[in-house]
Amino acid sequence: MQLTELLSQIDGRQLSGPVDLCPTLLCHDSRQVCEGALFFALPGAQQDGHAFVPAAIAAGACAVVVERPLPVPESVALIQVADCRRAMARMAAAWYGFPARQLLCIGVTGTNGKTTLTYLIEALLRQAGHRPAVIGTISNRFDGYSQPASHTTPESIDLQALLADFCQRGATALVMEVSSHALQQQRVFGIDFAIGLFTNLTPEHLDYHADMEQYFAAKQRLFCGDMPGCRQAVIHLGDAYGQRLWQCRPDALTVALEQDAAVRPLAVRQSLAGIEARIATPAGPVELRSALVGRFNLENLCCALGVGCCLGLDTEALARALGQVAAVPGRLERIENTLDALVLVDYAHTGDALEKALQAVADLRPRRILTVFGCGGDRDPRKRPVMGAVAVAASDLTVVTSDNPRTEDPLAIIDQICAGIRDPRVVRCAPETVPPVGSAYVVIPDRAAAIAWAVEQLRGGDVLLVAGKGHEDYQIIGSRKQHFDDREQLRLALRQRGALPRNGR
Ligand SMILES: CC(=O)N[C@H]1[C@@H](OP(=O)(O)OP(=O)(O)OC[C@H]2O[C@@H](n3ccc(=O)[nH]c3=O)[C@H](O)[C@@H]2O)O[C@H](CO)[C@@H](O)[C@@H]1O[C@H](C)C(=O)N[C@@H](C)C(=O)N[C@H](CCC(=O)O)C(=O)O
Ligand SMILES: Nc1ncnc2c1ncn2[C@@H]1O[C@H](COP(=O)(O)OP(=O)(O)OP(=O)(O)O)[C@@H](O)[C@H]1O
Ligand SMILES: N[C@H](CCC[C@H](N)C(=O)O)C(=O)O
Repeated sequence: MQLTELLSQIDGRQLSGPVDLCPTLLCHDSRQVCEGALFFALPGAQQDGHAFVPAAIAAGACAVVVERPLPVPESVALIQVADCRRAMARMAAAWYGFPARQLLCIGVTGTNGKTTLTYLIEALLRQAGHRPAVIGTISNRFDGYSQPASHTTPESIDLQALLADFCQRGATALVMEVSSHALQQQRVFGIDFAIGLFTNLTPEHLDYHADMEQYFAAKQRLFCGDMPGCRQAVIHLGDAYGQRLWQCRPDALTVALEQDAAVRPLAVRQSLAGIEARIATPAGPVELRSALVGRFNLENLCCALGVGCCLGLDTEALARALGQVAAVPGRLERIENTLDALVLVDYAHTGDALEKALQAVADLRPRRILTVFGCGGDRDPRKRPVMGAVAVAASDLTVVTSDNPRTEDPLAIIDQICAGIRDPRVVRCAPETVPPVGSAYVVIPDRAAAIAWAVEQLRGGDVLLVAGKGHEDYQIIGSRKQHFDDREQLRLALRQRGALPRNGR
């Protein structure tokens, strides 16, 4: 594609260099530049891409897009734009032939529930006769083809490449998780979302966003921004930010569990077997049976119904599609055992998610609740004490361990978690001296050892919740990423206890 054609997509100006160029690649990382690449100098959080322009040129870049002019050789095209990330998103879309225009695009945003909702909406899109592709935290996939995701929402160049690939394979629709980082960094700029869904907003990523207002402002861009935003909005009114969002999108289809809304439950029965509910929708009341458990999943199902109504599905089709989603990997995923205990792996890694997951567990009225969890390093430290307090408030026995410590000291993260445990009725114990009754917590920094120890404590009627890593099949310690899977560790520990069923892997 000609450089001039790419430039016609953006409000920028070429300051110097040749115009009759055909770049070979779009790229924002000097380490990936090859001969003839067009390099975007992104002002990052850690580093400034402008500093890598000389390296990009040395590696063969034929053109550079910058926010601030800088000296480059005459043979290199120098393009100045107001916002490099936005220009990159526009040019990437053009480069790949605007693949999003061939797809019915649905974007899901909010702190929790996005992944679960992409699974539910995928089923709805199928029911509506589409061939849906999915982009999100667990994987990017279409029609049996799947690749593990490195981001919840890919960087714009990767995103557009992925969409072009999906289109080529025959996708007709897309449901994608849209993270606040993506909205802030313009990764989805230019994508015309037919439907945008807002689930909820609770404290998270405050290492990246200055405060909750900034976090909300990023999320809001999907609904009332200049991106161009979504045509139809579905908003969960059950939290204060949903209410605020509704003010800027009064045309939205509303969802709520406990207040008046277009989608709301009329009657609900919850058990270990799942959720049975009669739910009011604009299409009429839906009789829903889902194997998903927990009140937060009732919320997710209602949000999905809102999207299904926007797709024009009738009540039977809505119930049939949502009833097909029996599980989402790493979200309250059950690990079979012969102890008559419920063993669950869950991706709760925020205070709100952990509280909701533990509430779902408590609603099952178990004998005791045992919780194993830690917090990720190089991520919002403010959630650590909150998760500590939430875990012990709802558990009989809590094991504080490591998540992905990344470059932080695992013991320092654990100390910050424990600082939140202030309830004098909750005692800290050594693993060998846990009292038989009352609420207690122990610290076992090694996650495999923590899981094994918790499995040792399990008795019939207990629930064990291993939270924080869900579907993840790795642990990042320092800068090393090694294989680690909570589900495998649980099965290993259960086998060692002789409590893995015969067909258990
Ligand atoms: C916090 C965050 O979102 N960081 C993203 C951001 O990095 P940054 O602004 O820090 O970039 P930087 O390191 O300062 O570098 C600036 C520029 O210099 C370039 N560079 C850098 C070094 C070099 O030698 N040469 C070079 O050209 C970089 O490629 C970049 O373009 O821009 C980079 C390029 O687009 C992203 O890869 C990077 O994602 C990092 C890896 C990340 O971990 N992001 C996570 C937190 C994230 O995005 N999470 C969200 C939300 C998940 C959720 O909802 O739970 C997600 O969507 O995944
Ligand atoms: N609607 C909800 N409200 C609160 N918590 C939820 C909700 N749905 C799921 N959760 C909890 O949050 C965890 C993550 O859920 P899910 O992966 O669906 O959300 P997500 O928004 O994709 O998260 P992430 O941004 O980290 O990928 C679940 O394991 C569950 O504990
Ligand atoms: N997308 C989230 C996932 C966190 C999961 C948790 N296991 C951790 O590593 O902190 C993040 O990158 O902040």
